[in-house]
Amino acid sequence: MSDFRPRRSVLFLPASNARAMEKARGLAADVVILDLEDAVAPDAKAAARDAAVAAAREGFGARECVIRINADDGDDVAAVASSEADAVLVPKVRSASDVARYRAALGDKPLWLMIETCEALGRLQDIADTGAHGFVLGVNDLALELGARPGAERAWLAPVQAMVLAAARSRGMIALDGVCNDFNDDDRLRAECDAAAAMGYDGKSLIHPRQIDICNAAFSPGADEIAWAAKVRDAFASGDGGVTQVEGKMVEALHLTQAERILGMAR
Ligand SMILES: CC(C)(COP(=O)(O)OP(=O)(O)OC[C@H]1O[C@@H](n2cnc3c(N)ncnc32)[C@H](O)[C@@H]1OP(=O)(O)O)[C@@H](O)C(=O)NCCC(=O)NCCSC(=O)C[C@H](O)C(=O)O
Ligand SMILES: [Mg+2]
Repeated sequence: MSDFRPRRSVLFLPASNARAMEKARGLAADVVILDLEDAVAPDAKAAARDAAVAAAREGFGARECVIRINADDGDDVAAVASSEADAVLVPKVRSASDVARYRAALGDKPLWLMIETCEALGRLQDIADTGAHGFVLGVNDLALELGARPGAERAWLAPVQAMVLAAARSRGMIALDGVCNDFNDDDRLRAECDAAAAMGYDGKSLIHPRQIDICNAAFSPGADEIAWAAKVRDAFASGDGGVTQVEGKMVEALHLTQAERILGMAR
C-alpha cells in the first residue's frame, strides 16, 4: 500500500476550456482528465490538443493529469506520447489488438482505457491482459451501443460494472465508474457513488466541480471502517495468524489484507 494513490474523483474537462483547466488546479479532484474527444467541437480539436499538452506541462499540483485522445488520431497520439501527462486515456477500445497499436505508438506511457463498446465487453479479459493500467466505464457510449433508453435507471449497468471490475482486478488495474450526466442531482450522484464504492471501484469519473465532494466522501473509508480495520490489524498482530474474531465476527488472513487496504487509503 505504500505506493497507493487515490483515484476517488476523476474530473473530465474539455481541453478547449481554458477557464475549466485553470479552475481544476484549485479543485479537490484526485485526477483531472483533459478531454480532446467528445467534449471538444471538431473545429477546436487542434487548439485543444496544444492546450492540453501545455496544461500537462504546467501540471495540476498533486492531482494526476490524464489526457483523453480521439480514437485512432495520429496527431493526438504523437502529441501525448511526448507530453508530461501521467497517463493517456484511450476511448472506444474494441479489442486487445487496438490496445497493442496504441502501446506501440505510446511507449511506456500508462494507458487507461474507456470501456464503452459492446465488442470490448465481450473481450474484457483479453483487454485486461494487455498490461493497461486502468478501465474507465463509458456509460454514455455504452448506453448508445446497447440501445438503453436515455436517462434510464442504472439497473442495466450493474452486470457490466461487475464484469469490468472483475477483469480490471484480475490484473491489478484501476477501475473507475462512469459519469453521472445529471450534475445537479446530488442524491442521484451519491447513490451512484455509494453503489460503485460498495462494489469495489476505486472512484468515479465526473463532469462538474460540484460532484467532487460527494464523490470523495463516498470513496473514502468511513470512521467505522477505519476502526474495524485497526482492530483487525491489532488482532492479527497479537494472534497466531489463524482465524479469530473481531466485533463478534469471524476474521481470517484475507480480512487482514482488506484491513490493510482500508488503512492505506485512510493514510
Ligand atoms: C456540463 C458543462 C458543460 C457545464 O458547464 P457550465 O455551464 O459552465 O457549468 P457551470 O456554470 O455550472 O460551471 C460552474 C463553474 O465551474 C466550472 N466548470 C464547469 N465544469 C467544469 C469542469 N468539468 N472542470 C472544471 N471546471 C468546470 C465553470 O467554468 C464555472 O467556473 P466559474 O467561471 O468559476 O464560475 C461542464 O461542466 C463541462 O464541460 N463538463 C465536462 C464535460 C466533459 O468533459 N465531457 C466529456 C466526458 S463525459 C464522457 O464522454 C464519458 C464517456 O466517454 C461516456 O461515453 O460516458
Ligand atoms: Mg464515451
